[in-house]
Amino acid sequence: MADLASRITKPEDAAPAAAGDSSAPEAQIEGANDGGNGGLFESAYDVEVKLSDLQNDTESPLYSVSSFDQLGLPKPINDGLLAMNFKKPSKIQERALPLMLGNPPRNMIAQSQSGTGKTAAFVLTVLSRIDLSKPTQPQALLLAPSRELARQIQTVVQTIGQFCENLIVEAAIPGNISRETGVKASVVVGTPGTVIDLIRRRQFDVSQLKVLVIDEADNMLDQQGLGEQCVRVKGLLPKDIQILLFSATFPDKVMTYAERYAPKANQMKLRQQDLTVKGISQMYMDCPNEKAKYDVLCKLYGLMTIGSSVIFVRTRESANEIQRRMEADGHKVSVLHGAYEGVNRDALLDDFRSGRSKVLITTNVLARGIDVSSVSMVINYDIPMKGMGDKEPDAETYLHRIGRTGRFGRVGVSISFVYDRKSFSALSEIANVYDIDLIQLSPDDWDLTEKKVQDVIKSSRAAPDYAPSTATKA
Ligand SMILES: Nc1ncnc2c1ncn2[C@@H]1O[C@H](COP(=O)(O)OP(=O)(O)OP(=O)(O)O)[C@@H](O)[C@H]1O
Repeated sequence: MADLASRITKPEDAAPAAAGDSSAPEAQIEGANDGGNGGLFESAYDVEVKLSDLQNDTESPLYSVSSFDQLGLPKPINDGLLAMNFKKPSKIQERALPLMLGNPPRNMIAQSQSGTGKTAAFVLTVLSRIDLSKPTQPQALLLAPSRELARQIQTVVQTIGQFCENLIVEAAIPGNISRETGVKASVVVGTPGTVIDLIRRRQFDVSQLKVLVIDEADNMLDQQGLGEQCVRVKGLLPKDIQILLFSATFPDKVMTYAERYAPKANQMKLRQQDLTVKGISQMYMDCPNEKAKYDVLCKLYGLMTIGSSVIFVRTRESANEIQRRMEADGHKVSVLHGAYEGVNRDALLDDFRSGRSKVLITTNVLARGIDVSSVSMVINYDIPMKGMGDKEPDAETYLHRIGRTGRFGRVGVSISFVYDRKSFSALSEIANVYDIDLIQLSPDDWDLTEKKVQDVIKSSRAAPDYAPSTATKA
């Protein structure tokens, strides 16, 4: 393992850690303030990728030996995959599906890198297990940590299931299920708080549920966060339900808990050094001080032609502030965080997916799961830290944040801003966790910085031989 100090250069003379922003860091999980459920739109200007090479490379997480036909899925489901232009399964799809589809059903704990098709893996299982002759009887429940991710998963179920006659998929997110009718769908995708409310109010009949999927399971089961709600949900469901837990990260302490939540589960786990996605070039920007971070950000956007990008910050206040300043400087940007009402959040994300807005400033609320294939750059304006005290670097959130680019074989860049000892050592620790070398960028040499970043971004559009088509309208 390489020495940490050799991975990133220490800014010896940097000022000590600035007195932290008085405002609280934005929580990873957001379910409140929501309402409405507009349609999702996938970007019209997808970047392209040489996928066939990756799917033949035994080292790639996209590698597989079989085709979807060989997995024995029902015809309407296979037709849905064809319509989405999914030619071959990825590793997680190929290996996890036979285990999840077996009878009697067995629980599953499955880990695979960001952007490798975990959603389709569990969606295919759900679609294979439901009885379409009972279209309004809930049979599968899928839980996600944010309304955005729940809506996205809903779209994937609808898109893969577009030839499954009578398929009804509803989103159990705040404001979406009518009090009069309650849940009237065979597949329900929701956030845990809303799901509990619906069950308690007897608006959601869970008696016939066969499958429970928990996406981003390490985050969802973490006792500091949504863990308690997920335990409550499970307590209300049939005892013999098949439980499928998915994530790109499963820290040891959550793993023990996950094994209790999904007893006797088949498991697919990754080694720590295999967690990072090779297509993402991980860089860091050595800023002279905290104030300079903003100028560096503007310079980056002024200099480079970047497709879509996401800027992650620690608090809602700093997201608003950066938006205000960037707009005053003539950049067109959007901001999305938990203070926005649900319907506004939906519209903001739809704008970003469609490419109407190309820069998204957000907090950890969108760190996980969100799939917008045109994102070619992720900026960690603030290094992710754990908990309120900001004492420990949050290596899992780092991995999920940078995973918003480099989706399914695409390439992308992540740039993490450091400016003092604290941010530097936090990033060093993260680099050590994943055994990665980060590429240094300097605000003193913009020609070189531009070249390093643009080389990656340009190659994301080079020599395509295959462009996966993704979900269109829900
Ligand atoms: N077999 C396939 N062939 C082509 N494209 C695929 C295939 N499976 C999934 N994809 C596409 O890959 C992208 C990433 O998939 P998905 O969002 O499921 O990743 P994930 O593993 O859940 O990532 P994360 O950990 O970030 O949640 C999506 O746009 C999806 O449509």
